Amino acid sequence: MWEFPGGKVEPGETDVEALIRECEEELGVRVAVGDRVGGDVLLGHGRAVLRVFAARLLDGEQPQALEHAELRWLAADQLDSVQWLPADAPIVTALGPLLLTPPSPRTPPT
Ligand SMILES: Nc1nc2c([nH]c(=O)n2[C@H]2C[C@H](O)[C@@H](COP(=O)(O)OP(=O)(O)OP(=O)(O)O)O2)c(=O)[nH]1
Repeated sequence: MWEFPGGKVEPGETDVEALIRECEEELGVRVAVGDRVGGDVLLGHGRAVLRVFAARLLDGEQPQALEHAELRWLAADQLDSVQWLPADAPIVTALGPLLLTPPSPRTPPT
């Protein structure tokens, strides 16, 4: 089964801080976190919530499968080529159109 990189938010962490930490631990990369992808997905009979965010690799970073058996990049037309964890289905649906949309220019800080 396939899943998005990530993991559980630890006490005192925000969602975004947890995602940055998990990307370092699992993939050995630093990321800038962007917008949410899809909505909240209830997991495990409502005891947890899955939240997915878009993220951008910081310059020159290359993901490595440090904690997983395999790592794969998927283009929009390849999203159905792997078997996702069941909870990921609505996220995968929301991700397809996003991957086909060119990234908007980054707004410089004011
Ligand atoms: N990371 C991730 N977890 C997912 C996805 N879909 C899904 O149902 N899950 C579930 C599986 C797990 O029950 C839970 C996340 O657990 P995890 O094992 O990734 O978290 P973690 O790294 O903090 O692990 P641990 O310290 O508890 O071992 O969410 C997904 O796309 N990515």
